[in-house]
Amino acid sequence: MSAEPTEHSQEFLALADTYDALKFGEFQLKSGRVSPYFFNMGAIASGAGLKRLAAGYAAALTSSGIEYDSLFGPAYKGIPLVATVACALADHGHDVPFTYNRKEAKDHGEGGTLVGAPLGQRVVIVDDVITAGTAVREAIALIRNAGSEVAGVLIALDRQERGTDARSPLQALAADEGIPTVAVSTLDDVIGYAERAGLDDHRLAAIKRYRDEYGVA
Ligand SMILES: O=P(O)(O)OC[C@H]1O[C@H](OP(=O)(O)OP(=O)(O)O)[C@H](O)[C@@H]1O
Ligand SMILES: O=C(O)c1cc(=O)[nH]c(=O)[nH]1
Repeated sequence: MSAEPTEHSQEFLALADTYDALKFGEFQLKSGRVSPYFFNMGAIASGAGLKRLAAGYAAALTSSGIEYDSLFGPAYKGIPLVATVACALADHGHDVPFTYNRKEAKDHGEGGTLVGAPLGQRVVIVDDVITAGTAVREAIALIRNAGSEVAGVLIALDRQERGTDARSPLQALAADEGIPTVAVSTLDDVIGYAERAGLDDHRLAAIKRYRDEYGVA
């Protein structure tokens, strides 16, 4: 049995359950890995659901103590996320500017790839899930190319998988670059939750095999 998840993690997993956002089966990931489980943030698609999700992010970010000036949400799922996390922070009296990007540059109107407020000096990246770290590395490059610094990375689900070496992308960012990272929930929490919820043994075994193959120690 895995350790009991934190309160934020339990709330996140209960929310994912309510919206059927955590799926078990066979899923091709951005990294090319084929995973026996998948978190689809896009399924949390009602005002009340997103509000609960964003409140969890905002609470986790606030309790982390990270100092920052603005938020950045990578396209696509980071877009509604960063907007609603900014709303949740405003509910607590903290009015934070936010920016997001287009995956393809717009060549008319205001043009470009960045939308929203100008990036602040210290930017927190807000995304749904991290696997091999490609999306977060791209966001870091974008922020640095614009002359800003990355103050932190805030993720709902850390899948605790290897990135470019034996460490997870979040472990590598913290160790190599001193970038603080916050994950509301982790694969360990998902496994504990699935065990408590009575997920089929063969599905649980598939997740554990996947963790043995791609997970960090
Ligand atoms: O850590 P990684 O290996 O990069 O994988 C995680 C990323 O993959 C997904 O983005 P994707 O661009 O596939 O989807 P989206 O356009 O739906 O946000 C997800 O939203 C993360 O951003
Ligand atoms: O690695 C990915 O592409 C990925 C994993 C996951 O659980 N959810 C998601 O949206 N993307």
